[in-house]
Amino acid sequence: MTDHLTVLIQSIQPTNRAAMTRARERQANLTKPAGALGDLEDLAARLAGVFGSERPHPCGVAVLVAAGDHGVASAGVSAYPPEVTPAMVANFLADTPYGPGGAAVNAIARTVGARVYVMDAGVNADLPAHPALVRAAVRPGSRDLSVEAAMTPEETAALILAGAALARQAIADGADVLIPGEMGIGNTTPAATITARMLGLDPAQVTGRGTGVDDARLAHKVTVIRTALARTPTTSPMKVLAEFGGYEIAAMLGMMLQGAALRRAVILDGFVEGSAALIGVLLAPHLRDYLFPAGLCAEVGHASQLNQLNLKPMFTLNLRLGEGTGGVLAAPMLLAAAATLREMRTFEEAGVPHG
Ligand SMILES: Cc1cc2ncn([C@H]3O[C@H](COP(=O)(O)O)[C@@H](O)[C@H]3O)c2cc1C
Ligand SMILES: O=C(O)c1cccnc1
Repeated sequence: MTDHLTVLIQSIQPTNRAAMTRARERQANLTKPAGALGDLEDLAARLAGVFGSERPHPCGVAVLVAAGDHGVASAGVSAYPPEVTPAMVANFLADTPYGPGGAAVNAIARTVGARVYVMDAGVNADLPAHPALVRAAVRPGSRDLSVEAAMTPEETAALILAGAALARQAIADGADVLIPGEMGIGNTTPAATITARMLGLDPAQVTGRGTGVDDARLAHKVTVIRTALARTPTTSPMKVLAEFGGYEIAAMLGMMLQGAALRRAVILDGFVEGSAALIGVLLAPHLRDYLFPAGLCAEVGHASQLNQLNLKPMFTLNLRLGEGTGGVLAAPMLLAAAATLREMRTFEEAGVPHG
């Protein structure tokens, strides 16, 4: 591992337990029946720990979409062709009558005032110059993970650090809530491969339909993943990421690590983000306490990831898109959880009688 990466990992501190305890005490005195805000109360207490205050005030929301291509996409594991990846990057950046970007993540981000950052983490195309495109590619797409390691250790570290750098940029621009997002045709295959290896599960248990592959393609996808896993028995998190991952997955890991290191909340979108998080918590166990899963997504295997992370999703909308879309939808819920803890009056302040 590079020195920079080691320093980043080591800089992730536990969340503030004393602030969480104060948050719980405060919650008990707020003008509502005990526990009536349900899961929002747990979210609020966790945010108190992240931001080190029983009245947390997270403000800016940023979604950081990393795009990368995958050698394995040519093995027929997706319902869509790899050319979609660069075309979608152009879509994320396009001028539209509503503002920048014509993808789902752009439309949803506009409704919640989230800023969208777009990174070329390794797309197989000459992307046209655009002032809002962050260029971090070291190779135009990963190698086919069923044949050889998807990335070299050096490439993996470079992309983790590039993701970390973009997270620092977003935080410098005012973001307190970071949402790693991804675009990369074929990337539910590396995500399922990582998940199978990290959880010790059979690929059939964690391999979903991604963009919507049919039964025959799903069976083929599982076979491709089995072939990949049979190449090496490694369970070392950095090796698993390099062998079976992809450039945008490494970049999202870097965003998560940097967000946690700078004590920001990180919303976990879907299955591909979940695979990066599984690697992350092994590198830095405290990372887990900075992660907030959005919805339980439709991709089979997502529930197993969240189980392993011991984290509860905020909703179930059966999303199976990626791009950070579910994460952006979850952001107002997280901000609302913090607002209740911060802005509600106590029974005493409000003069409301309580039992
Ligand atoms: C038009 C389009 C937009 C997308 N936005 C996200 N994805 C999602 O689908 C891909 C993963 O599924 P698979 O592993 O089956 O290829 C990723 O690009 C993911 O971000 C998209 C896919 C398509 C086709
Ligand atoms: O959950 C995800 O991240 C996901 C699911 C399907 C397609 N792309 C991404």
